[in-house]
Amino acid sequence: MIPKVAMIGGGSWATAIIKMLSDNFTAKEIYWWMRNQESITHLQKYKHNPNYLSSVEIRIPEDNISNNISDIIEKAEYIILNVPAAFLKETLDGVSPEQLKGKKIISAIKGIVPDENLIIGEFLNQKYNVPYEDIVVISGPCHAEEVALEKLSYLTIASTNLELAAIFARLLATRYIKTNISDDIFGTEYAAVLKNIYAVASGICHGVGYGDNFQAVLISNAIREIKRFVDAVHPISRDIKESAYLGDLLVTAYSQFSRNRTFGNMIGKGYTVKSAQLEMNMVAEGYYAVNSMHHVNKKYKVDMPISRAVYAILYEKHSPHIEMRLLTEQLN
Ligand SMILES: NC(=O)C1=CN([C@@H]2O[C@H](COP(=O)(O)OP(=O)(O)OC[C@H]3O[C@@H](n4cnc5c(N)ncnc54)[C@H](OP(=O)(O)O)[C@@H]3O)[C@@H](O)[C@H]2O)C=CC1
Ligand SMILES: O=C(CO)COP(=O)(O)O
Repeated sequence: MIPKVAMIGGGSWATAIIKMLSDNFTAKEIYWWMRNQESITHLQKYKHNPNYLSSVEIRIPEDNISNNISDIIEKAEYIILNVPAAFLKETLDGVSPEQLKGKKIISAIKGIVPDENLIIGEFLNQKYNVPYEDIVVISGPCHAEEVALEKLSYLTIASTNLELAAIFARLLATRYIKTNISDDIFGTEYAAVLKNIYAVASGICHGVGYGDNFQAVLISNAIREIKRFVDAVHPISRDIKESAYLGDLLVTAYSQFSRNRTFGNMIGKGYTVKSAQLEMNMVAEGYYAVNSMHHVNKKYKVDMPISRAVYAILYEKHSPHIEMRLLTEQLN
């Protein structure tokens, strides 16, 4: 039977994954939900997403693109969630647990649901009764912009159900996308949430004037923070130097394409949160994640000085200059 895959979300990463699915040789039907009718009309007419990765040619039938989420979900067995975590609840507002029953749900989101303070797997399990064996997470160091350019990239597909992870990994692999699988769904998700916070920190440091030398120290400390946290939340044997953890942190902290680093850089240069957000057409997950992690970590009490500094700057309006100077005393 031909697999039927639905994409929920219309941003850069959704567009990049649509391209991967289309370039992958396995025959499949692809459906696409996005909220904006103007974008849909443009896509149907011109075969390009007008606002994100607009160079990518979209080769799916126009009738398969819609802003009716229930229709799109009904048509597919694999549902990829790909809106920023902050908007997941409102995106799924009209969708009932019944509608997701029996479907395989794939999260391409690297974020945590605000207010609930749940990573996506937990959110789907607790609020939509999706069993963990039907949940998959897409992670790994990969920017949508480089997918558009067909630059070689590696993805990690994580699930407690390794058979399902392998099936989905095969649907995404292309000439320029290599996939591997992992059963560390919790560690993979939390590491992806945290790396966004450290990318914001990296941008702030750059914005206030620190150089590459200090950034290297910052990121060395950041990976230790990630390890301390994921080991506390889900203590299994894992190598934090694998691409899904360290690789993802490095690409987001150093790349010109990083949304979170760009956002942090503006904060370091003195922009307010609002003005930095308005300046960007894209969403920096780290802004929301640091608030949620501040609450989640009240339970685990892991020592996380970098995350604490970013929280103080973004949510307690502390000066980036002073907060970063204080942080320099705590790193090694
Ligand atoms: N970009 C990348 O390279 C990667 C991204 N990811 C993850 O993918 C997820 C999606 O991010 P990405 O594709 O980059 O997003 P983008 O920053 O490219 O686009 C923003 C998306 O958010 C939507 N959006 C903005 N405001 C709202 C709102 N108020 N309500 C509902 N939707 C809104 C936009 O919809 P609209 O256009 O209609 O405004 C658009 O689809 C994130 O979790 C991100 O961490 C993971 C790996 C790589
Ligand atoms: O997760 C990503 C790359 O792996 C995208 O996030 P950034 O754009 O902030 O780097």
